[in-house]
Parts: sequence; structure tokens; C-alpha cells
Amino acid sequence: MRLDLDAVSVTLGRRTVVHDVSLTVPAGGFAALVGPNGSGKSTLLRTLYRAVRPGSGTVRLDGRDLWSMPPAQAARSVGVLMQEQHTGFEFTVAETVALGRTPHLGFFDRFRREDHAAVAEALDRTGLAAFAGRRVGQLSGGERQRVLLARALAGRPRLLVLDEPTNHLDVRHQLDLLELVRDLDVTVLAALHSLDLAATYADTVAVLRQGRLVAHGPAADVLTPATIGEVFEVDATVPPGAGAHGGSGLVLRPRCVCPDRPCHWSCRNRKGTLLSDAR
Ligand SMILES: Nc1ncnc2c1ncn2[C@@H]1O[C@H](COP(=O)(O)OP(=O)(O)OP(=O)(O)O)[C@@H](O)[C@H]1O
Repeated sequence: MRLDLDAVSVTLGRRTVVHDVSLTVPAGGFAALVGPNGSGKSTLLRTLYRAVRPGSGTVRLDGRDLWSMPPAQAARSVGVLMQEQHTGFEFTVAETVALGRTPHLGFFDRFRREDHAAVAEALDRTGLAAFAGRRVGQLSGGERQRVLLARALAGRPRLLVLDEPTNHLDVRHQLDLLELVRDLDVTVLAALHSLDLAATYADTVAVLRQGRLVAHGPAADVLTPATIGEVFEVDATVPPGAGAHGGSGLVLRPRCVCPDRPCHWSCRNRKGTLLSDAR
């Protein structure tokens, strides 16, 4: 399913936090969304699962306006793994994953064979089949994250929206999750904080800064020292040979931007100047 964002802007309260973002992810493509804290990644993703309506611009799935679709059709098309998503701790893993079938069921419908099959497949793909009868409240944070991914997959979405999906996961499970996502026959837009994971797994990387899209393209073109240094306000270098085995190859160090504007808290700490001294 092709995803097109066309000049999407979002205003929250009185502040416009996403400005005129246009980008396309082709059917089956995997785009990573990177940017500093507060740059608007989650807000942009929320427009894709109809949690926040754009103030202007359109979101289209295979050419159809997502916000004009019946809600159930939109819910069937888009699977979501949000940051800090809550689950009923008393439910078992299988019951939680089964909730992913809700958009496919009418109010009085019982589970059909295809619903059971979708749940079993999602449990299997995420390595949770052995956990099916465990209560979600008895799982670790990382295991719960996998349950939420399985719930999203159980809906057999055609667009998967992931907001920091590797939160809580150890390094092995971060790689497992992104390998799984990359190999799905699904279009993916994922906010990621790790530039290395974005470079390794995504087909393209979109960079947001203060709500504006500043670059979108293959990682090698986008994750350059100049762009990343400017957007994240860090010193970025690529040592010779770095990146040859995957990842961005970037080595990042904090940068002092004090001459341009009030001293950032981290460089103030490095210089040993306390906030109270600076006032
Ligand atoms: N409900 C809200 N009302 C007003 N402003 C909000 C609201 N939610 C978020 N914001 C602001 O919108 C901006 C973008 O937030 P958003 O969560 O989209 O950023 P982000 O890039 O996902 O950040 P992070 O990397 O920290 O998760 C931030 O400045 C945030 O303070």
C-alpha cells in the first residue's frame, strides 16, 4: 500500500508542530523517521492512525484520503505500535494479540478460522507462541513490546506505523524486530532514535527538524555529517572505513552552540556552570 503525505501540517493548541510535510513511501517500502526530541515525529505518525487530524494537507493510502475513509476501514489498513502503549495486565498474551482482530469483526461476530490463524501467525512471527497463556502483567517490558507488535500484526495491516518500536528491547531483540519488520510485505513508517538502525534497516530516511522535513532519501544521501550535525546540533564525523559494514558510520559528539543562543544544559554541565550561576 503506497503512502503519500501531501503538505501535512498539524497545530496543537496554538502551536504548529508539523509544517507542510510531503513524503511518499512506496508499497512495501520501509521509511525511517528521525529527528531530535520534540521535532514532531510522533505527531506526524498520529495523523496516520487518525489520532490527530492534520490542520491542512492530506494523507493518502493507495491514493485514497485516509481521513475520508470509514473508521473501520482505516483501522483495518493501518497497524500501530505506539510509544508507551498500555495493555490490560490481566489479559493473556493470546487475548491481547487477539484484540488486533477487532477492526475485522462486527459487534456480535465470533472469532472465525481466519482470525485464529492471524493471531497464531502473529504469535509465531514474534516468537511469542510459547507465551500465549501467560498474563501480560507477568512479562518484562521488552516482552510486552513484542506482544504489542504481535497485536498490530494480527490485524494484517497494509501500513505499519511504529513509534520508537525498539524502546525497551535489548540489542538482539531490536535487530530481530527490525529484521522482521523489513521482511514483511507491508509498507512501514517508523520513528527511530538510532541513526544506525535507521541506516541499516530502512530503505529511506526522513529527517524532521522543528516540524519540517529537511531531507528524505537513501541513508547514504541523508545521514551525512553536515545534515546530522546541523539537525541534532552535534559534531558528526565519518572515520575512514566507517559504515562499510552497515549502519550510518557516523561518530557523534555533543557540540557547544553557546555563541548562537543560550547555553544548552549538557554543555553547561560539561563546563561545570550550574544553571543557578548562569542566571
Ligand atoms: N497535546 C499537545 N499539545 C500541545 N503541544 C504538544 C502536544 N503533544 C506534543 N506537543 C508538542 O509538539 C512538539 C512535537 O512533539 P512530538 O511528540 O511529536 O515530538 P517527537 O519528535 O515525537 O519527540 P520525541 O523524540 O521526544 O518523542 C513538541 O514540542 C511537544 O511539546
